[in-house]
Amino acid sequence: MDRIAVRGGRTLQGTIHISGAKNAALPLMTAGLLSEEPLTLTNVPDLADIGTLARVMEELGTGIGFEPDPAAPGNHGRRLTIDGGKVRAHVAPYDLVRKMRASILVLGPLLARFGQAKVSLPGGCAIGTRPVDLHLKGMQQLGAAIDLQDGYVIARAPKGLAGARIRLPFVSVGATENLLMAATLAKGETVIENAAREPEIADLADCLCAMGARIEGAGSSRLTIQGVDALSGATHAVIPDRIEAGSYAVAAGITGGAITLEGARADHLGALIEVLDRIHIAVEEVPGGLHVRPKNGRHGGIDIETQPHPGFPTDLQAQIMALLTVADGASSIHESIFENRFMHVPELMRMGADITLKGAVAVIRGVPRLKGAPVMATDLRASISLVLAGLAAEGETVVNRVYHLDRGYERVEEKLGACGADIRRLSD
Ligand SMILES: CC(=O)N[C@H]1[C@@H](OP(=O)(O)OP(=O)(O)OC[C@H]2O[C@@H](n3ccc(=O)[nH]c3=O)[C@H](O)[C@@H]2O)O[C@H](CO)[C@@H](O)[C@@H]1O
Ligand SMILES: C=C(OP(=O)(O)O)C(=O)O
Repeated sequence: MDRIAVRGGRTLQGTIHISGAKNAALPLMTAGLLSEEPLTLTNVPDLADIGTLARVMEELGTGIGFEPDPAAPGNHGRRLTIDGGKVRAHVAPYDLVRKMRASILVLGPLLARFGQAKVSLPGGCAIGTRPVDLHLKGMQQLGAAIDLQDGYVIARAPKGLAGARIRLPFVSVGATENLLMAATLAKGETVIENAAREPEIADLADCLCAMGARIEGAGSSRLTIQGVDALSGATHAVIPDRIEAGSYAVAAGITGGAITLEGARADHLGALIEVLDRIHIAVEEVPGGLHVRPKNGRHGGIDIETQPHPGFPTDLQAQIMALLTVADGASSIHESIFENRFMHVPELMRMGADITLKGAVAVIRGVPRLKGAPVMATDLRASISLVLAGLAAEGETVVNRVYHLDRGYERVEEKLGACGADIRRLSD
């Protein structure tokens, strides 16, 4: 099992190219199931999760072709062609789905195009139980019959789906994506109220519209979809990964360095930029990206609550916590999206952080310096937070179980190393 060793204390300087967004690319891949014509995605990141979903799609009979992206700068980004014309099977098996919850996103497209799907229930993970009840209830509202059998969702709509008015009881990114995709081929009009507003949803809607879908309100909390008979092929570029960009903004902040994030978009990172500004880290728009640099003054304590977009993203909670462990004063973080997303707390405390956890709230009292230690990655964002803490710590930090990190960060040691970090991968 690979580990990452970081020796802290260096001030990072340089440029990091931001990859395509994992959380945009995954639903976009499943959108390829909606059409019998090929969908080509560009700026696809090279990540373990993309490979896992590609295997799920291949299991369904989808043609999957990766190639280098000629339009991408440097050695970044890949082109992925998804040929949904060959899809014959409708079963997403447990062995693959359990590796990645986003596999549930094949449900809507399969059901909408073929009238049937059998998808393993994804189960919980380290950050929470993560049920998919909203996805299933929404599919039922679109006319599907849903049965749960032996850990599988068995969904049927032999006469096709029918448009409906669906009000999500609370915001869910995945349920919005699954229902949006299903509604594109449902008969008549579907309205999704209280829809998630994450940039990845607008990206999915853009791609679906390029495939011939009729969607209004993308990016707002009310999506209106007029069903069409069939979708065509298209070519679509995946948006930059705002969570990767945010993670490297924290890398600059925690080391007192200055990093240009090539390709990053300020309009996707408003809540983080505001928080960084309040702790005296400037994020400025520059041609082609963002520049992060320290401002005069000292970091101060701050209170953060994770919220659906445009609020502060839960996927940046662990990273900002790492930064706050070495800020002046006391800060608090309320994790309101996932019930158990504090697995990084005991590991940060092993590095000398002063954190008190009470239910969904962590109180972080800044310490002058963290100390390197062997630590355990428990989920994707916890992993990067430990790498970030390691960049600021005295001595060496070894992050174990890096396979979590490889789900969502492309060539992390190369990107940080190019900015002067002392970081290396240890392969046993
Ligand atoms: C691949 C992907 O894009 N993953 C992101 C997506 O996950 P994902 O789409 O799984 O997250 P959701 O927005 O659906 O989850 C939000 C909350 O709703 C709950 N819930 C969700 C669906 C449901 O049917 N029932 C239910 O109770 C979840 O357990 C969680 O507590 O959005 C999360 C919230 O921004 C991010 O952290 C993940 O990185
Ligand atoms: C939680 C995440 O991903 P997933 O929903 O795929 O587990 C994440 O990207 O931080």
